[in-house]
Amino acid sequence: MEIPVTKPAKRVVGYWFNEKKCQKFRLAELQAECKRRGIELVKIDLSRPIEDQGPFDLMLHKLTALYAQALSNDPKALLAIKRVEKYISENPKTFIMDPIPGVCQLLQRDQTYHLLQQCTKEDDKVFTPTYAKLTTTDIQLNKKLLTEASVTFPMVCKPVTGGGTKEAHEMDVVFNEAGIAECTLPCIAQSFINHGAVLYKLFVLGPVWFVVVRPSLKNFYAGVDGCYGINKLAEQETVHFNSHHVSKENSQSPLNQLDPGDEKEDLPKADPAVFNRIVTVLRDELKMDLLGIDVVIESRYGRLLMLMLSQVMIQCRT
Ligand SMILES: Nc1ncnc2c1ncn2[C@@H]1O[C@H](COP(=O)(O)OP(=O)(O)OP(=O)(O)O)[C@@H](O)[C@H]1O
Ligand SMILES: O=P(O)(O)O[C@H]1[C@H](OP(=O)(O)O)[C@@H](OP(=O)(O)O)[C@@H](O)[C@@H](O)[C@@H]1OP(=O)(O)O
Repeated sequence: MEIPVTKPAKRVVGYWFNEKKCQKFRLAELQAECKRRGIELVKIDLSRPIEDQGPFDLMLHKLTALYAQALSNDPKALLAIKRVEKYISENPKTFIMDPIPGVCQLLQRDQTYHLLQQCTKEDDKVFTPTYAKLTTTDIQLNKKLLTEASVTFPMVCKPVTGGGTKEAHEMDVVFNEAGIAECTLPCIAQSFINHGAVLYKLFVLGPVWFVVVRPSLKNFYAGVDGCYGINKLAEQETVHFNSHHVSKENSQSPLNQLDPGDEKEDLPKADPAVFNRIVTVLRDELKMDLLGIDVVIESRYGRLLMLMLSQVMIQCRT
């Protein structure tokens, strides 16, 4: 008697990410590869009920932009998110990649930095820069908040919403309290850490992670105006930048070129064991599998500092 061969059940993955990502991932090819492996990839249409499009074994998403729009009460985004959350609550067997609470937590920089501080407080090698949330241009109040949080000049002022829009990546290096007036408020002011313009990006994909080295902001010194010599701290002008113009793979900007005096500096080496510790702790804390972690090594002291953490979707092809 012939024993029937039972084919593994087909798996259905519902996905949603923005058009830019769809193009970057070359979806037609990805779809064909998934099909070969018995996986059907279905793009979720957020303009109609999701239960009519499933059921899904796994829901893969990058909804950061929609959550960011929902924070500004965009009705379309609010409705789309309601549909996603309804589907998730009614389908507890669907594996959600990644869980929404972690994604929302990473959308708010103050929550992200709080988490990073908690996760690093027992570690003598890993830190996160001190930060404070600023909401007004009141110089005295800001002075107080910055002192209480031990934030030092120069500092980087970043929008509170940490992703999902172009504006989320518009930032300022600020050298004095008056400079805060030029920032979009509310913002998170974070002490600037000189790191020789080298950024380590840890990309996490479940249990696997890898690191890429990226350009980053040059060193800044409070009270020193680049290579033009010393001037008064109060006169130093705020530097505006978009993080995607300085820290992408091919970013070329005067802001990521070290000044002559900093070029010869020997940068401390990165320790993979410490990177591994960072990845393990953060994955465990956030219960997330798709993470991007921005790390720098402080020029003078060799301390490792985590600057940012976000949901990142990367493409790995074998
Ligand atoms: N505290 C800091 N000290 C020194 N440089 C910093 C600091 N914070 C940010 N930077 C510089 O600004 C860039 C952008 O910062 P950050 O990673 O917070 O931005 P982001 O836009 O949220 O990042 P992503 O592109 O990963 O979403 C960094 O790559 C680094 O060059
Ligand atoms: O621009 P890319 O496709 O590479 O991806 C970027 C991604 O944009 P996308 O999710 O809209 O695609 C960004 O998301 P938001 O924070 O704005 O939500 C952020 O995660 C960046 O760190 C990613 O850049 P990377 O660090 O990987 O270079």
